[in-house]
Order: sequence, then structure tokens, then C-alpha cells
Amino acid sequence: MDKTSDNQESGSDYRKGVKFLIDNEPDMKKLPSEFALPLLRNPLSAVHAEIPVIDLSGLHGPVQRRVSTIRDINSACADWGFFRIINHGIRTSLMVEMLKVVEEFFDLSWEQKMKYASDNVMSPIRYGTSLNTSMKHSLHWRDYFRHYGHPCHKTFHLWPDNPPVYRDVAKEYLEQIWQLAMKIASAISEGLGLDHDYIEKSLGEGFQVQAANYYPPCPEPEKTLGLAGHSDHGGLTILMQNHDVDGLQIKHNETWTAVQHVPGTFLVNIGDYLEILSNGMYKSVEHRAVVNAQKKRISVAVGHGPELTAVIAPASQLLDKNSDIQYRPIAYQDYIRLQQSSTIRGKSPLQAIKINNM
Ligand SMILES: O=C(O)CCC(=O)C(=O)O
Ligand SMILES: [Fe+2]
Repeated sequence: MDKTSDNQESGSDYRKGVKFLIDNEPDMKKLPSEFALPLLRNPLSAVHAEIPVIDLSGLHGPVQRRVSTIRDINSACADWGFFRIINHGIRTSLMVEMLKVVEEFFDLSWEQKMKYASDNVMSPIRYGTSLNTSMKHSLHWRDYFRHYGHPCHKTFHLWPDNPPVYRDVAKEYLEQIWQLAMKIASAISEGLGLDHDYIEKSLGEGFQVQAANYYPPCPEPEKTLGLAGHSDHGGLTILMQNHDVDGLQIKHNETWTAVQHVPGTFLVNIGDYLEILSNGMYKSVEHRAVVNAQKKRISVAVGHGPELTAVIAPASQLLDKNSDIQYRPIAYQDYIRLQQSSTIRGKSPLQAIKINNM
């Protein structure tokens, strides 16, 4: 292919990131046509709703409070698949530091960031833009940077050394978030009627991936999305964002619903692995990110799932003669590849392994 053709040139500019585009043209008035999503109905007109709030200190309280907290988590998982946690035990200063080093990373020159660009969706570290620019699709208004976390010692040496404190801050953050995820997983196990360590044990060594998203201000935010509707492939995602701008929407009762950000809290959501493990009792919920004309938004989503070679399948304890198995077993890494290689979002990877019981 002629590498100097106009298309190819502008195509490669997009791969440098939307931040690069807007930094070079801060007065941009029109959304470049590649970003216009043809079938999108104005995403900024979503309804607003309060999602369940769980006070995690209840898990350490007297028996009755613990039981009612587990019951609340269980109904939040079944009814919403998303909930907000307070009294989660993570220092606010660590949350702030983490957002700061992530922002400093995105502020690096595009050459420095492109060192981490990769078309390999399983790469342990990856910078990119939109969904998957190795495939043709309408572009999305976000840059992302993701890398593996727990067990941190395996990939720590690959993480960015610029900003210089990045590795240390991210390690402390990801280790604490892993512990938090295991605490919630234990409550969910009990809520499902399984042993309290059932989910944690099912993870084996476990797998954690951190996805940082950067959504710059966008000239025509009603015509595009930061991130298309999708469900997460892992079991539990723990999400935080910078303090002063909303953007997350979840599909609740078939309606896109905007979720307000509350500083100092995290959002937790159920991913496909827990939908599969619970044989469909819990649903992984589709969610997306919208953008806005005024402010950049940064989010850090940390996903938690089983070790990559694990075969994921419904828990046998949850299958009885009245409930047929709903999903075909699949190696977790094959599932991730299925999800990440596609530019079609929604819940299509789950549909692909769903068994159509009559
Ligand atoms: O930016 C957000 O709020 C959502 C991010 C997200 O869903 C993801 O990274 O999987
Ligand atoms: Fe997500």
C-alpha cells in the first residue's frame, strides 16, 4: 500500500490518539467524519438514575450488619450489575496520585506513548486509540492505555518508567484494588450461596488488567462516543474517574442511564466472567462512555478475572436439575481475544458462547 497517500497519512495520525488531534487543533469546530457514529441517537439525552450504594464497612460489622450488607450486594448485582462503594478502605490520596500519574502519562509526547502501541490484543501493555485501530471501524473519541496488574511482579518491569513515579504508584494502587476486589468477591460468593472463597479460588493465580481511558473535549459530542456499549470480560471491574465530569452510562432496563460521579467513591460492576460463573443469575451490564465539549475526562477501570489459561464455565454447585447450563466452557484467554479483537461491542462475545437451551 502507498504509505504516502493522504488517507494513510491521516489514518496514521488518528493512531497517535485523539489527544494528539485536539492538541494540534484546539479550536476544532467540527468532528472529523471518521468519528461520526452513523446509527447513534443523541447519547447526551440519557435518563439519570441513582445506582445502589454499598457501605463496605458493613462487611466488618456485627453479624447482622454483615449479613444485610451481603444481601444488599447480592441484590445490587442481580438488579443493576453496578453499584457504588463507600468506606472501601482505599486512601483518597492514593486515588488522587493514581489519577495524576495516569494523566501525566497521557501528557507525554505521542512518540513516547506510541512505544507501547501494539496490534496484539493480548499484549501485557498497550497504548492505543478508539477500540481497535488494526481493524476498520468508525472511530471513538478516546485514547487508552492498559497493562496487566496482579501478579504485579510478572509485568512490573514493562510498565512505563515515565512519569518516574508511575510504577510505584500503580503497584500500590493495583495491589490494594486487588485486595478490595477479593473482599467484594467473597461477599458475592456468599450471596450466591457458595463458600466465601469460592470465586477467589476459581481465579487460580488470577488476572488483573488496568485500563486507563482519556477522553479529550470533543467538538460535537452528540455525534460520537468515547467508548461504545460493551460488557467487561472479567469478573469484577473497579472504576474511578477524575472528579469533575460525568460520562459513564449503563444500560438499565434497556435504557441508557447516566451515572453521576461521586468523588472518593468507586463504581463496581459485574463482568462476563461472573455472568458465566453464576450461570446467568448475575448479568454483566452493558455500559459506555459519552464525551463532552468542555472538559477532558479520565477514567481508570481495573478488571479482575481468572488466570489466562483457566477454563471458564458455570459453577457446578449452581447447576441443578432445574437449571440447564447456559454457557459453553472456554479458556479465559480465548474469551478475551474474542472480545478485544472485535470492533462490534455490546454483549456479542457472550452470545457467541451462550447455549440456546430449548
Ligand atoms: O470511562 C468509563 O467510565 C468507562 C470505562 C470502561 O468501561 C472500560 O474501560 O471498560
Ligand atoms: Fe467497561
